[in-house]
Amino acid sequence: MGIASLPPGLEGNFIEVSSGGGSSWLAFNTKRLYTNAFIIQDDKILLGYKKRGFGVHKYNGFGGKVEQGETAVQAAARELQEEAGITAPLEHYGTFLFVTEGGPDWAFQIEIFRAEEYSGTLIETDEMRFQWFATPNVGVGIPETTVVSAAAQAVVELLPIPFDSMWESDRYWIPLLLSKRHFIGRTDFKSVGETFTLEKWWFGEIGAREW
Ligand SMILES: CNc1ncnc2c1ncn2[C@@H]1O[C@H](COP(=O)(O)OP(=O)(O)OP(=O)(O)O)[C@@H](O)[C@H]1O
Repeated sequence: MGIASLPPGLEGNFIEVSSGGGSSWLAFNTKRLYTNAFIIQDDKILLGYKKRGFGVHKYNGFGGKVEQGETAVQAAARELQEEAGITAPLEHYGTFLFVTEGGPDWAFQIEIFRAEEYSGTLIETDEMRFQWFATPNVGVGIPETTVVSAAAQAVVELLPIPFDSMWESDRYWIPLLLSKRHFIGRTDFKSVGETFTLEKWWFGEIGAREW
């Protein structure tokens, strides 16, 4: 797989990680910028359950539209503060395009950020209810009889990332984000009413030469 296989709208030198679905990509006119931010610590990831608006009832990172005069990282920081009450040293890890058949004629361009630390106290907001989930390596090799600290015990009891209650394409790029691999991608959905179904996707990571 080379550069020639990149979906329309993506540019650069990337190595394919995952792809699938139908044979043709949807057309779109323009792109609108959105952000999505995750706090990822040793063995856990912070998600929010969306209580209203676009993506309602799904778990996701914290984010929203990039407003006029804002950079993506500024918007990501503002949305994290508005939706979860915290600040964090966000680092950019990925970008993907999201196009919907039966939806808008523009593509969402979603800029993905992560941080390991945060400041402030997490709050539930009108838009998001925060919840920590265990990243896949958590709990492995801890026998039931082992005595662990209260903090470690709390981690062991976290639920795994709820991919079945997230955007269907999250399962292809969240692992890249967890392992700190810089990525791009594209994900085309079909929407019927409120229901979105994944039709075609492509995700790739930045080759070692570009680091
Ligand atoms: C496959 N598709 C997708 N996969 C993963 N995440 C997706 C997504 N499509 C949208 N998202 C995120 O969903 C939020 C919507 O934001 P949204 O609430 O509409 O924005 P914002 O808070 O500015 O709006 P309002 O002020 O409420 O109008 C925002 O984080 C955006 O990145």
